[in-house]
Amino acid sequence: MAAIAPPVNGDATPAPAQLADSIVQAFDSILILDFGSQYSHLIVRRCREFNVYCEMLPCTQKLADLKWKPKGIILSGSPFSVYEKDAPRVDPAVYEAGVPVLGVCYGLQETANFFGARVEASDHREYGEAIIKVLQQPADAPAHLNRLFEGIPTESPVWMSHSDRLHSLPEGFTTIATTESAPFAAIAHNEKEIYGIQFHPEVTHSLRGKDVLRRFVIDICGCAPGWTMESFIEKEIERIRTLVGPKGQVIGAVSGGVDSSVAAKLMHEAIGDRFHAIMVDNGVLRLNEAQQVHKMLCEDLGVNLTVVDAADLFLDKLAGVTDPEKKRKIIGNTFIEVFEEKAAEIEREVKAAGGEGGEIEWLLQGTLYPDVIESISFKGPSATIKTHHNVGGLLDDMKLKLIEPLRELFKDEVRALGRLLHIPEHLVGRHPFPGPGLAIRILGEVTREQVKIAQEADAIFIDEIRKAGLYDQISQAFCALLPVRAVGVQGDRRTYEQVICLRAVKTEDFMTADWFDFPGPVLRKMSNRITNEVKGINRVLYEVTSKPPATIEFC
Ligand SMILES: Nc1ncnc2c1ncn2[C@@H]1O[C@H](COP(=O)(O)OP(=O)(O)OP(=O)(O)O)[C@@H](O)[C@H]1O
Ligand SMILES: O=c1[nH]c(=O)c2[nH+]cn([C@@H]3O[C@H](COP(=O)(O)O)[C@@H](O)[C@H]3O)c2[nH]1
Ligand SMILES: NC(=O)CC[C@H](N)C(=O)O
Ligand SMILES: [Mg+2]
Repeated sequence: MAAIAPPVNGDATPAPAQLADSIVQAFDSILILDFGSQYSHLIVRRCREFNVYCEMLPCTQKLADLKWKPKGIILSGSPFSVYEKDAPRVDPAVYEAGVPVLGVCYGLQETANFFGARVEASDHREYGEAIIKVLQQPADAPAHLNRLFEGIPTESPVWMSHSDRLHSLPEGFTTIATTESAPFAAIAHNEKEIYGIQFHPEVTHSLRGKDVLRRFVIDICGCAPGWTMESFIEKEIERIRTLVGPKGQVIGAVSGGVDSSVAAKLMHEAIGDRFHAIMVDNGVLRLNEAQQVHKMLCEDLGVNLTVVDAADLFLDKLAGVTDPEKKRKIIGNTFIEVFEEKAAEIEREVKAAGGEGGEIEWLLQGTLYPDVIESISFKGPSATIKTHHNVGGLLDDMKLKLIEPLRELFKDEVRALGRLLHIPEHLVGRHPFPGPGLAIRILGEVTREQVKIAQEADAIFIDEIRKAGLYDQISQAFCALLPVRAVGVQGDRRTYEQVICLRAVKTEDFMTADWFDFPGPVLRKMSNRITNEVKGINRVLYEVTSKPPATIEFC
C-alpha cells in the first residue's frame, strides 16, 4: 500500500498504508493513527469485532491527503512523552475534521498538549491495574460528556501503562473519570466530541474497555456494523473483476497455507480459469510438502495448481549465507524472479493454444495485515524487526502488479472467510508456514544436509502433536536447528552432533504469543523419536519464551 491511495489493496512498497477505495466506500470506517504503541493493532482488532472496518495509518498521515472520510479518529498510545523534542505530533486537522476523536494514553496527553495543558513526568507511575471512577456530570452539562461511559459501572478495573500525567485540565475540557493516581484519567471537550482516556481500553485487562470502545465507535461515531466476511466476499469479488478486466489473467503465489488458499479460492470464484496458481518448491519446504499441497489444492479447492521445482535455484543462492535478513531478501527476490518467468511462459502457452487471455499483469499473494503492520509504523524502516518475504523482500523493479485481497485482514478473519468459501477444515486450520520456510529455522548456513535434518525432525514433531490430539490447540509448531554442536553418547559411543529446538505457541493474531505447555510424556516421546530417528541430532530442547520478548520464528 503506497503513501496515497493506490488503486488496489496491495502494493509492493512497505510505505504507509491506505485503505482500498472500494472498502471505504462500502463500509463506515474508523481511522486509527498510530503513534507507535505496542497495543495499536489491538485497537484495530477490537473495532473489527464490532463489525466496523478500521484502518491504522502512521501518525504522520496528513488528514488532507486522505482520500476517504473516516467516521471517527482514534489516536493510539506511544513510547514517547509529548514533551520530548522528537515526540510525534498530531495533525491539527484531526480536531477540525468534524468527526469524533478519541485519544488513548499518549493520544490523551497529545490532545491535552495541543489544547494548551502541560504534560509532565509523574512520581506516580501507573503500570497495570487501576480502578477508574466515572464522574456523573451535572444535569445541565452537555449530553456528550456522559456518552463515552454510558452503561459502564461507576467503578471498574482498567489497565494503565504510563509515567506522564496532565498537570492540569486543558481549557474547554471537563474531567469525566479519575483514578487514584490520575486525576484526569478521562477528559472530554465541552463542545466537540473529543475524548481522551489515560487507560488502554484495547487490552483485555481493562474489564469494560471493549464497551468503552464500542460506545465510541458505534454510539458516538455512529458507525453501522456492516463489516462482515459475507459482505467482504461479495465486494472483493466485484473489485477483483473490475481490476482485472474481462480478459486479464492472474498468476497466483500459492503455498498450501490458509492465506493463499483463501486468496486463491476468492480469485477462482472471481475470474475462473484466467487464474493460474503456482506453488514454488524453494527447497526449504516441509517434508513432502509440494506433493501434499498439489493434491490438496487440486482435490479440495478445485484450483489448477502448477508446482515449479526451483529448489536448486534457491539453495544455490542461499549457499554460504548466514545472516537472517539476507536469507529473507534472497528468498523474496527469487520468488518474484520465478513468478515472472512462469508468467511469461503461461502467456506464451495461452497464445499458442489460441486462447483468449490477455497479458498476465497481476500476481496474487496471500499477504495479511500482520505481515504489513510493522512496515507501516511511523518509525519507518529503523523499527523493522524482520522482513517478511512477501512485503519487504520483493524485487524493486518487479513487472507484475500485486493483488492482495487479504491485506487488510487478520488471520482469524481469513479463517472465517475460508469457512464461508467452503474450504475444508483441515486446510483452514493448518498451522502457518512462513514463505522463507526452513531457511529461517536453520540458524546458520542452509545446506541440503541441514534441510534434510530440519525436515525430518519437523515431521516427527508434528506427527507426535497430531497423535497427542494437540494440533488444534496449538497455533504454530516447528523445529529450529541450532548452529551448535554438543557432546552426547549413543550406542556407547561419543557423539558430537547438532541440537534441535522445538517451538510451539498459542496466539490469537501472531502479534503476541505464549509458549505451549506440553504434557511431560508427550515431550519425552518427541525427544526420544527425534534423537533415535534423525541422524545428526543428539539433543532436543524445548523453547519457553513468549513473544515478546522473543518472536515466533528464530530469525
Ligand atoms: N512456496 C510458495 N510458493 C508460492 N507462493 C508462496 C510460497 N510460500 C509463500 N508464498 C506466498 O507468500 C504469501 C505469504 O506467505 P504466508 O506463509 O504468510 O501465507 P500462506 O502460506 O498463504 O499462509 P500461512 O501463513 O498459513 O502459511 C503466501 O500467501 C503466498 O502468496
Ligand atoms: O510468509 C511469511 N513470510 C515471512 O517472511 C515470515 N516471517 C515470519 N512469518 C510468520 O509470521 C508469524 C509471526 O512471526 P514472528 O513472530 O517470527 O515475526 C509466524 O507465523 C511466522 O511463521 C512469516 N511468514
Ligand atoms: N502508553 C502510553 O501511551 C504512554 C505515554 C507516555 N509515554 C507515558 O508514559 O505516559
Ligand atoms: Mg505459508
